[in-house]
Amino acid sequence: MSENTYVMAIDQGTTSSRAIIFDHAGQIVSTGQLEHEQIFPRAGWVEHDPMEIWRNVRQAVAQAFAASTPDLTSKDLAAVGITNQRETAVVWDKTTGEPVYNAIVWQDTRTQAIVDELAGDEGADRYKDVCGLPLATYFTGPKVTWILDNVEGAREKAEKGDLLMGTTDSWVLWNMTGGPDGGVHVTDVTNASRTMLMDLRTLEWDESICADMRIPMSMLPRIASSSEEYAEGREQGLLAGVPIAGILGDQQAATFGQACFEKGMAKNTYGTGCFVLMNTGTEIVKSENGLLTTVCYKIGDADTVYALEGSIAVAGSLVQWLRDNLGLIKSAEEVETLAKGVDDNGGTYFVPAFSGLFAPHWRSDARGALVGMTRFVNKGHIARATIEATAYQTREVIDAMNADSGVDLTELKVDGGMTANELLMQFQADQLGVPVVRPQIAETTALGAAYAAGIAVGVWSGEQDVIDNWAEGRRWEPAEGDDERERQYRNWKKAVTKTLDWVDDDVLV
Ligand SMILES: Nc1ncnc2c1ncn2[C@@H]1O[C@H](COP(=O)(O)OP(=O)(O)O)[C@@H](O)[C@H]1O
Ligand SMILES: O=P(O)(O)OC[C@H](O)CO
Repeated sequence: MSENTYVMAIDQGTTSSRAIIFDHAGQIVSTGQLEHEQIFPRAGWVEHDPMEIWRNVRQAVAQAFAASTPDLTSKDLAAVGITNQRETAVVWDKTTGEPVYNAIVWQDTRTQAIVDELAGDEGADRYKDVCGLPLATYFTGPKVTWILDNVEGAREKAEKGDLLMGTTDSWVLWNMTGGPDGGVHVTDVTNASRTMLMDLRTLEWDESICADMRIPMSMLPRIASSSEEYAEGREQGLLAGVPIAGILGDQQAATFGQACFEKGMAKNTYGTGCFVLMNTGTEIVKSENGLLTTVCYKIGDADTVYALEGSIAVAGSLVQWLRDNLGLIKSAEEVETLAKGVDDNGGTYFVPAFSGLFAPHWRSDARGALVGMTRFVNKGHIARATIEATAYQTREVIDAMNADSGVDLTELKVDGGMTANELLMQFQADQLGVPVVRPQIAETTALGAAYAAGIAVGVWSGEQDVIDNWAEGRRWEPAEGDDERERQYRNWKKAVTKTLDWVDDDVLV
């Protein structure tokens, strides 16, 4: 057991990288944060520069130490945990430490042709029994195939054993532990479960899927649990000698930080997208309703806990779109003020299928639609339809979860930037017919990773400490009558049907 009780979490997210130091009570001591560039080389392509990410992580760690009171250094940390945007693929040369291409981000749709070819006559669910996921552009494996097929010389180097691949947890860990100079190449079970390459039962890479995707096994990291000492920070770094002892994909980390430890407990994180995860215990529940089966967490040698997941690609990013592309609002918060200027949605429904629809539809041929328009409709109604879209999409995946698990949700724990929107939170409770509950510490993603690391080194004794530290901040009770919410939801479902089948040979993107 470490004498220190401070734990740092590094949260390598889609828009920024952060470092947060937590104390023993799970309270934030200090934070460092840097955004990185979103690179859009073509319609549908989204990339990040892995070197920028690594620079930003180091800078964020320095900022967190500099901002801490008392003045903390690596000597005061018991452990570091890593949490990360999931699925995003990095391929790098282990001899030089240089990425061979930019990171291909989870939202990127360039692998559609690879995915279609893999699906062939067997269909998109070809690997679902093994890895829990349908073939879709969202996941890591085909992104690596694309890099090996399209970057000159990459396949030869990979076959020679010079290239490594990983999600951003592995990229950050490898660099934190020395890079070309002895870097440790590891990922955890939750991140591995998003690649399409891992067998959910054995928690090992599946050789035949790797062969189908033409990914040499020598590129893959070792799969470890979510909470154990993987390595120590490299000698010359700011975290020299500190045990790196927790890794969880960001949505799983939020589930852990929200103390969803019992079967049937669920959380929804409202950020760029929305991700609902329901703990299904040690059972692997196969979805019949368009959800993903994924690893929720594995603490050391304890049994693996699984989850059902409903991934929604566009939520807060629709608010950003109103701000940046339409100029309807100046800040994300303004969407609420605008929406509160009208009584209801005026009959409009906005289905933000900007990159197709993720769960529970998995329709890459869908595109966005704003339906029900009349001359009565004004900006307020569009703002309202924007906010409501997130609540309806969440209801769709929660309905699917109830059907798959047989568990009726009794409340939904929430976190993420969009939970600042009171109108959305109230409307969500109304639509679900159950209370929506936000914790006092909204940084549940980073907190979950800190807990995983701290548990491995004995700062916290286990799940009970996480439960004890969790405190309710705000609760929204469902108010609306059943008839109204059902009528709205029926209209939403009708609106969804209008977006399907849009992309065909005539409409290319
Ligand atoms: N008051 C608000 N109302 C609606 N959306 C909001 C509000 N505040 C932030 N957002 C949205 O939340 C997202 C940011 O949340 P965050 O949890 O930081 O996301 P991520 O971790 O995905 O980067 C942005 O897409 C933003 O548009
Ligand atoms: O980095 P975030 O918070 O946008 O989360 C991204 C998810 O992990 C994608 O699956």
